[in-house]
Amino acid sequence: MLTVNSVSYGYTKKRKIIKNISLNLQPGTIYGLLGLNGEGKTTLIKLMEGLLLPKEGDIKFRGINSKERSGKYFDQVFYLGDTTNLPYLYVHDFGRMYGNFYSNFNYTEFENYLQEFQIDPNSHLSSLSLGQGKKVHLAFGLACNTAVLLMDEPTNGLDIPSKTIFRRLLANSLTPEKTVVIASHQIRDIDQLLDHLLILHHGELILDKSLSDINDQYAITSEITPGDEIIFQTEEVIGNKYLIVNRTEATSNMDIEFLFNAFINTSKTTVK
Ligand SMILES: Nc1ncnc2c1ncn2[C@@H]1O[C@H](COP(=O)(O)OP(=O)(O)OP(=O)(O)O)[C@@H](O)[C@H]1O
Repeated sequence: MLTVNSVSYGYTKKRKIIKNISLNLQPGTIYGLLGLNGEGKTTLIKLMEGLLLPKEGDIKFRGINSKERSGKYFDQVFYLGDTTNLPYLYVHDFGRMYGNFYSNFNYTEFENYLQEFQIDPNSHLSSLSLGQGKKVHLAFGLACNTAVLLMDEPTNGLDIPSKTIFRRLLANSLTPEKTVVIASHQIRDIDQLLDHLLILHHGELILDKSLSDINDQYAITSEITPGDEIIFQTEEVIGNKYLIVNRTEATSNMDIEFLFNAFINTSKTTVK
C-alpha cells in the first residue's frame, strides 16, 4: 500500500532526523507511531504525506513515488496535523470547498461525523475552540475516505467523551483497503485501536511489530522465575513490574505504555 524504502531526512545537512527507515504499511491496519518528543514522528508523517521529500530513499503509494507530486498520491493520502490554522470559512463551506480535492469525499458523511461531535455545520471556523476545530478536521479527514489516513496527535484538545466518540468513529471507518497511522503521546487514548506498533527512537525504527506478535513474544509479570529474560523492569507502588520474553504458549494483552518505556530504555538481563 504505502512503502517507505531506506528513507533518510534532515532539515539541515548536519543533522539527520530520520535515519534509513524502511516500512511497508498494510491495508486494513491501524498503526501507532510512538516516540519521545522531537524524535521525528511528525517529520516521518509529513514524508509519508508527501509534504516533505526524502533526502535519501523513496516513498511510494501504490507504486507512485511521492517525488512525482502526483494528484493520484495526494487524492488518497490525507494528513491530519495541526488544526490551529483553519481557513476563514463556515464549516459547511469548508467541507464543500476542500472536499473537492478528494475524489472519495462524501459530504453527507462529513455532516454525520459533525453531528456525532455536536458541531453545527453553520458555525464559523473562526468561532470554534481548539477542540471543536479539531473535531471539524477529524470529521473532514474521515469523510475524505482516503486509502491512507495519517493522524498527528488526533486526540489533542478533545475532551474525554469526544475521545470515546473519536475512537468509535475511527474504528467504524476502517475498511480492508484503508491504512491509518496515528502518532501520539496519549497512548491510553489510542491503545485499544492499534493493530501494529512503530517506535521511533533516535531517528531509527526500533520496533515495527503487530500487536498480536508482540502479545505472543512478550509478557508482563510481577513475579519472575529462573530463566526469565527480563527486558525491562520498574518499581511500582504495588511492587515490581517486568517485561519478559514470553516462554509460554499463553498470550497477554500488552500494556503499550509499559512496552514503549521498555523499548526506549531496554537493557536485557536473564534471571539466574
Ligand atoms: N521545520 C523545521 N526546521 C528545522 N528543524 C525542525 C523542523 N521541524 C522539526 N524540526 C526538528 O526535527 C526534530 C524532529 O521533530 P518532529 O516534529 O518530527 O518530532 P516529533 O517526534 O513529532 O516531536 P513531538 O513529539 O514533540 O511532536 C526536532 O528536533 C525538531 O526540532
